[in-house]
Amino acid sequence: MAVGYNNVNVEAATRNGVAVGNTPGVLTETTAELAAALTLAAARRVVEADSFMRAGKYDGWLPTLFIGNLLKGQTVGIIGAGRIGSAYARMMVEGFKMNVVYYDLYQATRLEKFVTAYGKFLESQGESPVTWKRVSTVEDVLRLADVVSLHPVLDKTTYHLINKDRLALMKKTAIIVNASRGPIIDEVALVQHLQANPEFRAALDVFEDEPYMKPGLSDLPNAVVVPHIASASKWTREGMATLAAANVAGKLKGCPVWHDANNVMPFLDESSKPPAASPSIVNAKNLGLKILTAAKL
Ligand SMILES: NC(=O)c1ccc[n+]([C@@H]2O[C@H](COP(=O)([O-])OP(=O)(O)OC[C@H]3O[C@@H](n4cnc5c(N)ncnc54)[C@H](O)[C@@H]3O)[C@@H](O)[C@H]2O)c1
Ligand SMILES: O=C(O)[C@H](O)CO
Repeated sequence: MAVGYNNVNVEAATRNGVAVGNTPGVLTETTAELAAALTLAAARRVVEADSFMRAGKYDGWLPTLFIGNLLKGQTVGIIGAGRIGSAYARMMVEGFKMNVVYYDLYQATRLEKFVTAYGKFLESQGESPVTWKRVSTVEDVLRLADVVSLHPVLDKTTYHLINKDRLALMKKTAIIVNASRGPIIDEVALVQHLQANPEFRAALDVFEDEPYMKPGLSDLPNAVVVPHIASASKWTREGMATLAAANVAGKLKGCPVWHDANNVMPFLDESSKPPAASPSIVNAKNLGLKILTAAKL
C-alpha cells in the first residue's frame, strides 16, 4: 500500500497480466508536512536539544546554546517539484518566506504562479517579496540553496543523485532533507560529509538499505533520522487503505479504472456507495483495461 511503486517490477507484472494499483492523491500534503517538520528539526536542532534536556544537562539559559539557522529570507532548493515537492515548497514559502530555487525535468507552472502571487502580496504589505528560480542543473540548486529537499521519483536517473561530489558543492551550513526514496542519496558519502562538516545537517525519513542505516549515521548529532513516517497521518493512512481496497475490489468485480489518479476524493466519501471503478491501476493502459471518464462515474 503506497503511492511510490519503484519496488515493483511493473513490466513483469504487465507481461503476466497482473494489475498494479497504487494510492495517489492522499499522501501529498502529509508527506510535505513531514519534510517541513524535518527541515525545522534540523534547522533549529530540535532533536539534539531534546536529548540534552532529557539527559539532565540543562543548567541555565546560555546565549550560545544550540544555535541554529533562521529560515526566513533564505533559499529553499527543491529537486523534483512534482506533487510533494511543490506542496513542500509552498509551505516553506508561505510559512517562512523562503525564496525557491528548483530543478525538475518539467516546469512547475503552478508553483511559479503561487510564489509570484505571494511575492506580490508581501510587497503590497510593505514586506520584501519572495522569489522563484528554475535552474537547469542539480548543481545549481546545490550551490544556491540553504535548504535542499529531495522529492523526485527513484529511477536510474535519480539513483545516487546526491553523491560525494555534489555534497561538496553545498554550503557548509546547508541542510539536506530526504522524504522521497533512500537510494537517491549515496548514504555512505553523506555520512562522511556530515562527519567532516559538523555545521552541515541532514534530516532523513528514508534510507538506502531500509530498515538499516549506513554505519556511523546514528552516531551523528547533525543528522535527524525518522523511520519512513512521512505519510503517517491518520487521514492519509485511512485514505491509502481505502484506495488500496477499492483497487482490489474494482479489479475483482471487473470494473473499469478511474481516469484521474490525482483526483480520488469520490473514493473517500464514507457516506456514499463506493464508485464502481478501481481508483488507480498504474499499468491499466498496457493491460488494455477500460478507463472511465469523470462523467461516467
Ligand atoms: N517518504 C514517504 O513516505 C513518501 C510518501 C510518498 C511519496 N514518496 C516519494 O516522494 C517522491 C515524490 O512523490 P510525488 O508524489 O511528488 O511524485 P511526482 O511524480 O508528483 O513528482 C516527482 C517529480 O520528480 C521529477 N523528476 C523525475 N526525474 C527527475 C530527475 N532526474 N531530476 C529531477 N526531477 C525529476 C518529475 O518530473 C516529477 O515532477 C517519490 O519518490 C515518492 O516515491 C515518499
Ligand atoms: O510511496 C509511499 O506511499 C510511501 O513511501 C509509503 O507511505
